[in-house]
Amino acid sequence: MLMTSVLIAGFAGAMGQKAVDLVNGMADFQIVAAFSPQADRNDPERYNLNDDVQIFNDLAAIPDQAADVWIDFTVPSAVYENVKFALNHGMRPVVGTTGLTDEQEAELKALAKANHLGGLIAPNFGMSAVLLMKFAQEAAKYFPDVEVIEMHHADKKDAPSGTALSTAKMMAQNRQPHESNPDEVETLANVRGGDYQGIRIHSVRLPGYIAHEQVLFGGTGEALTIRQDSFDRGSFMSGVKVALEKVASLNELVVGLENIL
Ligand SMILES: NC(=O)C1=CN([C@@H]2O[C@H](COP(=O)(O)OP(=O)(O)OC[C@H]3O[C@@H](n4cnc5c(N)ncnc54)[C@H](OP(=O)(O)O)[C@@H]3O)[C@@H](O)[C@H]2O)C=CC1
Ligand SMILES: O=C(O)C1=N[C@H](C(=O)O)C[C@H](O)C1
Repeated sequence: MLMTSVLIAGFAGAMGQKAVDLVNGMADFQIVAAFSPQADRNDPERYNLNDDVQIFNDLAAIPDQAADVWIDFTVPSAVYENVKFALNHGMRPVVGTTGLTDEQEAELKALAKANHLGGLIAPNFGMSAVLLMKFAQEAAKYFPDVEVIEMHHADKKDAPSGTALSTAKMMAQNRQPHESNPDEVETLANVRGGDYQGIRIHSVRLPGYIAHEQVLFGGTGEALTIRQDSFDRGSFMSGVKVALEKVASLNELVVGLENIL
């Protein structure tokens, strides 16, 4: 059986370390390279990496086709350049990092097409979140009054979460345009949250939390609440495993785990 080689960008981070453990446990996949700007290049053991894994601190130092697959769990400010680099250097991206704009996603899709490489960008690799997004998309057909509350650990760099934004985008596809209360006044700035096409998003950041989302629909005399909880980052790894197993057969850059399941 031919081994699929993997580079993990952001390997020293919380998700990167989970990805290292996952790939180390997959018989047909091998980590050959790893990238994190501040990681100690002389201490692979500290990061559960084998001695022969090449550790990089600079994007520009990574050679052409360093691996078959580029896993990315880095930071919103770096993900676009990382994925562009991967696609320009013959690597198929599997991206969990959030923060790509619609325009950046479109550019990366075009680049993947031009370079004949498939890949996946998934704002959430957890099954509960993928199902929540699908259920919410369906419910939005019948309940146009909806708000999203996402709750995350205090170290999260971006707000709203990629999952909340993706949930809102999916609901907006099915939701009738809907006017909110024109008389509403905020007496405390931003207290009604962010506004994605009329869908309010509220971001909570607290220690003790990992990743959680509630979608609240209201109707005449009734309400529907859909909630998902990731209590452990291990919850994202079944989705990453599916992506690794399928990425070689993808002939485009797909957005959303639900589109390859
Ligand atoms: N799709 C999904 O299912 C999930 C997505 N995420 C997303 O994954 C991303 C990472 O999350 P998490 O692991 O918690 O974050 P961490 O802060 O724990 O890790 C971030 C990693 O990125 C590295 N990094 C920092 N700056 C750069 C840069 N300029 N270029 C490349 N790498 C860089 C850091 O390296 P160093 O320490 O060396 O600076 C670190 O290894 C976030 O966007 C988060 O939202 C998180 C969970 C699930
Ligand atoms: O930063 C996190 O932790 C998470 N990020 C992703 C997001 O922004 O949606 C996925 C999950 O919510 C965990």
